[in-house]
Amino acid sequence: KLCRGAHDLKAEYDYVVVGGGTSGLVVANRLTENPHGKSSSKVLNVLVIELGDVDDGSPGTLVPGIQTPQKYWHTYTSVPQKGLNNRTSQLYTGEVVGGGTVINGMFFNRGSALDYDAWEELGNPGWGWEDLLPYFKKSETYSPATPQIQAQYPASPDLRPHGTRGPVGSSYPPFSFDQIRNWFSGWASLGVLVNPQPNAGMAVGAIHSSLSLAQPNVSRSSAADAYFRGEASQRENFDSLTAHRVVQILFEGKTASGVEYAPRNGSQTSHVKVSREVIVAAGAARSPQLLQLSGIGPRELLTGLDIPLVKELPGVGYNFQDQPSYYIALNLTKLSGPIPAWVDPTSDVYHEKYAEQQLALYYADREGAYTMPYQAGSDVAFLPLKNVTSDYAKVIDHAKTIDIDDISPSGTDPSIIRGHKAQVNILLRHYASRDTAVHESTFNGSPLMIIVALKPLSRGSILINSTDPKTDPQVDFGTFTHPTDVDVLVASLKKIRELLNSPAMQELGAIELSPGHSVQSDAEIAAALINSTLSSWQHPVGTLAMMPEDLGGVLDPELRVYGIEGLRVVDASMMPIIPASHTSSTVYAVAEKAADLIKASQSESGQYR
Ligand SMILES: Cc1cc2nc3c(=O)[nH]c(=O)nc-3n(C[C@H](O)[C@H](O)[C@H](O)COP(=O)(O)OP(=O)(O)OC[C@H]3O[C@@H](n4cnc5c(N)ncnc54)[C@H](O)[C@@H]3O)c2cc1C
Repeated sequence: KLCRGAHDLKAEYDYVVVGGGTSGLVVANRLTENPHGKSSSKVLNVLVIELGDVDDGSPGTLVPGIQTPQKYWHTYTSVPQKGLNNRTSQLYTGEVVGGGTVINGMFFNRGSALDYDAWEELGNPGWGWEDLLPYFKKSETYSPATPQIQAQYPASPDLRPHGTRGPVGSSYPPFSFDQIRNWFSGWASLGVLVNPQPNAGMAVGAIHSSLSLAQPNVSRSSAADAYFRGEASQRENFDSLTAHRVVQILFEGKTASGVEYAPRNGSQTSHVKVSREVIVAAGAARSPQLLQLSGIGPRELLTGLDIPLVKELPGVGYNFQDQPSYYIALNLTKLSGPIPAWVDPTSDVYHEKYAEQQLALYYADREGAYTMPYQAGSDVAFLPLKNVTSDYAKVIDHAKTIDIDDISPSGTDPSIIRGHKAQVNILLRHYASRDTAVHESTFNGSPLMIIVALKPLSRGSILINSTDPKTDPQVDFGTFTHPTDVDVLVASLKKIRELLNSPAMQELGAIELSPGHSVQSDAEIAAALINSTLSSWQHPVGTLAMMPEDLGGVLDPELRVYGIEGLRVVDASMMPIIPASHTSSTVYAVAEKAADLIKASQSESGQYR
């Protein structure tokens, strides 16, 4: 049931899930679907505590083309980024039941097989592509594109890599802006694969992607809709407390024994006990914050803040990864038809009549421009480095000359440096492969292209500098601390220039406005990138990495925190290396697998310990 406050809760639960976002709702749902778990008699009770509210079901939470309500967004501002001339950058997260999936861009894709095999290679048996594929399938109900869309765009009807009975809707909008076809033709003319099946382990090429879009309603499919609303939230053994923040995990010795929580804007705390496990799912920014506040983390950081050390784990908050992005402004001089901004009321070119007509079309027939996510789209190119530049060997050779010791902040724990080096070794093999991407670029029909470094070699951190749980942790993306990330984006920008010069893009009269043609040499392009790149593609991961402890890892392959009983982390923090993709479908797959791991650890008697 939906609880209103401390008075509504039981004194003790079998499991307490911290964060009712994407991963937290998956795990809570799966743990409550069979009330007894493996136990023959006792009902297993689960409590989810979520900082945000249940969304209000307003059009912005459902209609893809309407902006999601700002009240569900939280903005972190980073510390000045040395690699960006000391500019700061923003990180956005969803603070609402359903988390990021209530506000995200709805792009719903997976990385390449190699991306997940790298997790296994880093010391995590059971986490390769073949192991995760059943969980990607379990989480989704995939609907192939309509014959009309298949006739115009690459969208394979092959159901084999997909699930057809899972909670999250994955499907294609029935609408696309005509100019997207020029973009596909442009890539094809450059010899880039136009890939109709990017979800079977080879996520490379120009892609028309499915979205987290529920059919037949053609509405956003969030974790709240998929795993919470309806039957699940009514279960006798599933309690949820919203608008409350977990401020600390409580321990008896080295065993998690409960959590302390408070109203979102209040300071009056209460406790709830847990008999089996505390499951942390507060997202890649707040999960490390909570562990640090609770005494798990780097010794110096915690002792400096007078936080009693429960377990020294230097990697807590390190290994932070997101994908830096750069916006190339264009003019499409020969395009007179609609662009996404025509339905965007905040845009200078908002076209009221077109927008009204398209909205009416959406509500009447679930057709038209509002079936496309607000300011996003469903078309991207994922390119291996060999497709981006014939100079790929030079980029890799330069990367090999960079000593991770030299680019790590002074005082970085040696285990974290070892982990970073192990990752770079794997990633440079990926850079030389045609089977996984390093470059993403997007085109949604607007006079804009975004280039993204999908597999950055830089690493950042998320660390508290206050013991007040309401104070945001310090977000340091570490953007461009590894120079290879700049090299990759320089090559990416030059590749986009080739695309813009293709006959198909010239049919649209494509002209680059910024950085513009005065910016030509690699050094000039790098300077432009450093001046305007954003640190985030809103895919924060890695801050509580599943890796061996001597590589700076925090979680074992069962997602248990090293040295602590009864404490797991199941969200995007666990990813050791960011996959070359958007992250939500991977988060769902990880959480589905986590639920199975938790169930498997329940003893027949129902006792965890
Ligand atoms: C603006 C934006 C656009 C994106 N676009 C895409 C996209 O197009 N495609 C894609 O695949 N991915 C996208 N993503 C990323 C994707 O949505 C995330 O990777 C995913 O939702 C993360 O899931 P999570 O479970 O790790 O964290 P979240 O979903 O963020 O869940 C964490 C939850 O914990 C709650 N919480 C935090 N701290 C506490 C606490 N102390 N106590 C209680 N509750 C707490 C939060 O309120 C939140 O609900 C986007 C994300 C954003 C923000």
